Amino acid sequence: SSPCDRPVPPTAGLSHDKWEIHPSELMLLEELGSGQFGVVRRGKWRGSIDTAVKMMKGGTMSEDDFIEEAKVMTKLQHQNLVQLYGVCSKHRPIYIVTEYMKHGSLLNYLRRHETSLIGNMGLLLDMCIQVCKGMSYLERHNYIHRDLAARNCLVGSENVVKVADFGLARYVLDDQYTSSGGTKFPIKWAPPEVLNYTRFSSKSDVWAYGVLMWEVFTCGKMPYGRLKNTEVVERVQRGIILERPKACAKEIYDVMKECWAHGPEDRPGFRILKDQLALVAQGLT
Ligand SMILES: CN1CCN(C(=O)c2ccc(Nc3nc(-c4cccc(NC(=O)c5ccc(C(C)(C)C)cc5)c4)cn4ccnc34)cc2)CC1
Repeated sequence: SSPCDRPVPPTAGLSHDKWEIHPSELMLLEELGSGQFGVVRRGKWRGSIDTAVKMMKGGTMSEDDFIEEAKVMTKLQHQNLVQLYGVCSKHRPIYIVTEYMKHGSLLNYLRRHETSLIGNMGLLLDMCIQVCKGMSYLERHNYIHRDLAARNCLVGSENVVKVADFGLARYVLDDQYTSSGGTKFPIKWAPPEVLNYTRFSSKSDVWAYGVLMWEVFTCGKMPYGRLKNTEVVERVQRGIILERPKACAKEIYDVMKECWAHGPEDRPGFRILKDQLALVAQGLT
């Protein structure tokens, strides 16, 4: 029978997966970086949209689970979250396509601009507040990051800072990265309940956020210096916390210390943190 006399199914047109990006719509440009997970390149989507394209090396992630989750992630939209545009999942390696952030990771940005940043407490605090806003949005949507750190935030034009790779840690297959005993586990950003029971929550993200604030106010120093992971675990479990950075006012350090309360229930949520930091920022002007 000719198509015109076949009834049109009500789902016609809805079946195309809008989170699926066709590779023909992508023009791959220079490499931005690489790691054991694969390569990241800048790209142009539909001719004009600047993107970052993660080409995930096989065996890095549980891809089918991630592709399922991508449908949820594309719905998370906030000016301080790196927007997931979609995935190319019909070929291998899969591509993860996000908005492009032209100044790269916050960690490298802090290290590269230390001299101009170190005296500018207002700008450093503003960077922390932007990350807090992105995290407050995730908290409101009951979305846990699991690997919040300055290396996983990105800087765009006009000192915009956005949180990236939220939730991605759940799909990494390398158990050196996923288990708290592994060599690649982010021990220095983990609270006691994660070190002891891998109990992740928005309150474990708050602990990591306190460490990210410390990274910002030290312009990208490594937390706990050259201490081995085992020594950091021992200190954190005994309640020893990071010292106040020289460039950090006491009232800002007071907020960091709240993020490092031993019990997750004693830590403030990101909504509270946002209000507290806004008050501190007012006090600075
Ligand atoms: C003047 N400077 C010159 C040098 N410079 C750059 O080269 C530069 C410029 C822009 C960059 N932007 C981005 N860079 C990246 C990027 C670059 C290198 C590596 C990565 N790494 C990843 O995405 C990544 C890392 C780990 C993982 C696991 C699986 C372990 C959880 C997953 C993914 C991301 C992602 N982006 C997403 C949006 N924008 C960017 C990155 C670098 C910065 C500006």
